[in-house]
Amino acid sequence: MRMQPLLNSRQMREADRRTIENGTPGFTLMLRAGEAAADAACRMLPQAGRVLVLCGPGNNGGDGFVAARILADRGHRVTVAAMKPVADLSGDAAEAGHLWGEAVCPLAAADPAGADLVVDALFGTGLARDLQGEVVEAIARVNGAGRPVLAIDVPSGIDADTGLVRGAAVKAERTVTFACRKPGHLLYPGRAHAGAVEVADIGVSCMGLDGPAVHANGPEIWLPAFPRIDPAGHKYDRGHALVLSGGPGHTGAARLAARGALRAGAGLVSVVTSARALAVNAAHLTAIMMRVCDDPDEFSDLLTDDRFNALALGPALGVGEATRRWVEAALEADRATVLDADALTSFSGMAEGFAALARAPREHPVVLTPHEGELRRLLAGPGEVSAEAREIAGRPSKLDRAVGLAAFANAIVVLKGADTVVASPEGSAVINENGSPYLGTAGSGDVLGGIVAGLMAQGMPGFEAAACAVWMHAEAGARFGPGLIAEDIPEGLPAVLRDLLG
Ligand SMILES: NC(=O)C1=CN([C@@H]2O[C@H](COP(=O)(O)OP(=O)(O)OC[C@H]3O[C@@H](n4cnc5c(N)ncnc54)[C@H](O)[C@@H]3O)[C@@H](O)[C@H]2O)[C@@H](O)CC1
Ligand SMILES: Nc1ncnc2c1ncn2[C@@H]1O[C@H](COP(=O)(O)OP(=O)(O)O)[C@@H](O)[C@H]1O
Ligand SMILES: [K+]
Repeated sequence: MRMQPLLNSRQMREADRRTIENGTPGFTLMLRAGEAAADAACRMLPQAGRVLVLCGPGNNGGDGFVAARILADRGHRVTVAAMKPVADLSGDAAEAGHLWGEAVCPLAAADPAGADLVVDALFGTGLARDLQGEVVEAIARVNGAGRPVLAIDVPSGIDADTGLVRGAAVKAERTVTFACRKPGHLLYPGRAHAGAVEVADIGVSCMGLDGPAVHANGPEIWLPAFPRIDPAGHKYDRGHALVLSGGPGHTGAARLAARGALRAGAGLVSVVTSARALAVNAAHLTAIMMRVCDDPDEFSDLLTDDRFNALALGPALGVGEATRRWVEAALEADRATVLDADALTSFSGMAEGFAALARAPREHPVVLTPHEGELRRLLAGPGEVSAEAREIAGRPSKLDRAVGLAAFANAIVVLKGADTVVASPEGSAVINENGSPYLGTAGSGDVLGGIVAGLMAQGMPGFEAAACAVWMHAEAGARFGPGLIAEDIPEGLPAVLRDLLG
């Protein structure tokens, strides 16, 4: 298993530049890229057919001209429509245009409906602003034609760094990209526009580049840090996680999280409940134990016992002053701590105060697991919030929001969704991709928080625990598929763990 770096467009340019400096001409790279694209096109269209290649004004267009030449040489009937005449191109793209050597029609004359395959080589990593005018119209015709589309490098109009649509974007069935994938292939809506993404090796290395370290989430990131079971060990070696329960009528979320923690391998898990909610919790718990705490002071007293080494709080706790006090007690106790849901929303409009609590010097990690709404409420109010917090909430890129909150609160952030981002305060991040929309079900996030706590209870470092929990949670959900409810996710973990641990 190899790490899968996701390079942004600046890093990709740097990688290209280094390769060229080391002696491989840019045009050679373009020939390899165009050939990889032609190979991918032939797999989509195994018989000779009508191919429309749309070429933009830069090197992405250059790749398109090369692919067009190879496809024509292999017997396809190729039409090239370009934004600029070949005479107006420069550099490697001009050379590629000359290599094509046949007629080029203006983009406005392109007829995607008459093609068996459309190859999209309008824009790649050089997209610098929103698309306008005739390109937008051409993209609308491509998307409306319903023909299979192969995108070269990035579906045109998708920002390779953010996955956002810049004005309009091609919807591709497949994308062939070079050297490694880009964040925009994994972040929505880019992921949906890219379709199946294949990576072609064109001799450019993705390693050793400056800037943010962003990877696709997978076992290679965190399996080496996964807690190994000691044959001579006992349950206390695997930690004791505490999950806070809401009051009577709001207890299910904590039990879901507790079950996640226990299935993730924590040696012991207890639900911390008020006396009033004890009976209902007791009626539903067996392997999971209970501790009664009626207020945050009692919780602080409980936490003088250092065997309780991981905490999860937030789901169904209620929004307001009382929950803020529980959070303060938890953070003061300096345990590996997961803050989710109401533990975050209770600080709505108090981002600075929250960050001050989380940033206080501590030994053990804090993991925040907001969805987008919780992040926005925490950082952008309602209420008085600093310009810094508001700026983070307003960042267009999900990756940048997650990294921003992580740095702001000095915490690990799991920004949930179909493209969950896990970010560290130091700026590294992973983007998850093995989930399923069936995971969007009541209580699913509660289970996730519990899994994170259960892994940290076993001593797994915060970032690895968060990334591992996100992946295992997604994997359990995706394997179950239709009909998934939150209760199924912890029960799916043993099979996932067996496959991971052998
Ligand atoms: N040597 C290299 O750098 C290699 C690059 N390759 C290809 O080159 C691509 C990157 O090439 P470029 O950096 O030339 O970038 P692109 O070809 O993605 O686009 C850049 C061109 O589009 C213009 N442009 C940007 N945004 C626009 C907008 N909204 N509306 C109209 N015009 C706009 C720019 O002014 C520039 O002329 C990659 O995606 C990849 O396909 C490959 O050939 C492999 C090697
Ligand atoms: N379309 C999707 N694809 C993959 N995972 C998803 C999707 N929608 C939601 N999820 C996952 O489901 C979980 C939902 O958590 P959350 O929003 O907190 O819901 P709840 O509060 O109901 O538990 C998160 O882990 C999220 O990443
Ligand atoms: K493209």
